[in-house]
Amino acid sequence: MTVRAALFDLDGTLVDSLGDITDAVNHMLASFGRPSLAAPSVRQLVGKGARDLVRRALGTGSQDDITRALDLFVAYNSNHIADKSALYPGAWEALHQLAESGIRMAVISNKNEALCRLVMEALGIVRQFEIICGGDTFSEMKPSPLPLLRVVERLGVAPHEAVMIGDSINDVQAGQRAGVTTIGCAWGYGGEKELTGADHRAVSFRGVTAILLKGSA
Ligand SMILES: O=C(O)COP(=O)(O)O
Repeated sequence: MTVRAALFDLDGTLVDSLGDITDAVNHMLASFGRPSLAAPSVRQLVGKGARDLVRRALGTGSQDDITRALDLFVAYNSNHIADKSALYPGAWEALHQLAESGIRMAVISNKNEALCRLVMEALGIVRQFEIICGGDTFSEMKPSPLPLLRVVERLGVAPHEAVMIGDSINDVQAGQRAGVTTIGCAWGYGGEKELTGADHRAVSFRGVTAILLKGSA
């Protein structure tokens, strides 16, 4: 089939944001008098949006605590959105190559939409995407298929003409449920086990473009 749209996950796929996310989590934990977490531990908590992240980082806490933790996390992360974050190697080139090939592009993240836009602006990739949506853009987030279905509808593309590129089980499951082909990215936060259900597996952005441009995804 011909690929008409590439739907990209953000954290762990296009952007290595773990350093800044870890700092924001530790700022929040310090405000609660809790010990800080190392990046590999925070990495396990990333995937289902900021509220889930701070709830799991706190471990215990009331709904009010979680709301306060979320506010602290988002405020800190907004002010330090790309102190340490960077595009993964080859991402920039791949986005340009895909745009030149006429493939429509969207970001579908579980990160807050405002934070997505901030980090993408800081890293100079906002303009590459027709649609940018986050975990709070629609009523449901990945692994629900809803964000993917809404995005392909807005792009005027059928689900089977789109490919979801992501590093976690949330991306793979959302793609499967939406009838969208999936590419699992081995360099991200999800780990091999989360990607076993993906239709394709890529170890670099070169691999991603090869699959997309071959037209046989
Ligand atoms: O921030 C998160 O929880 C996950 O974000 P992602 O969907 O871009 O990987």
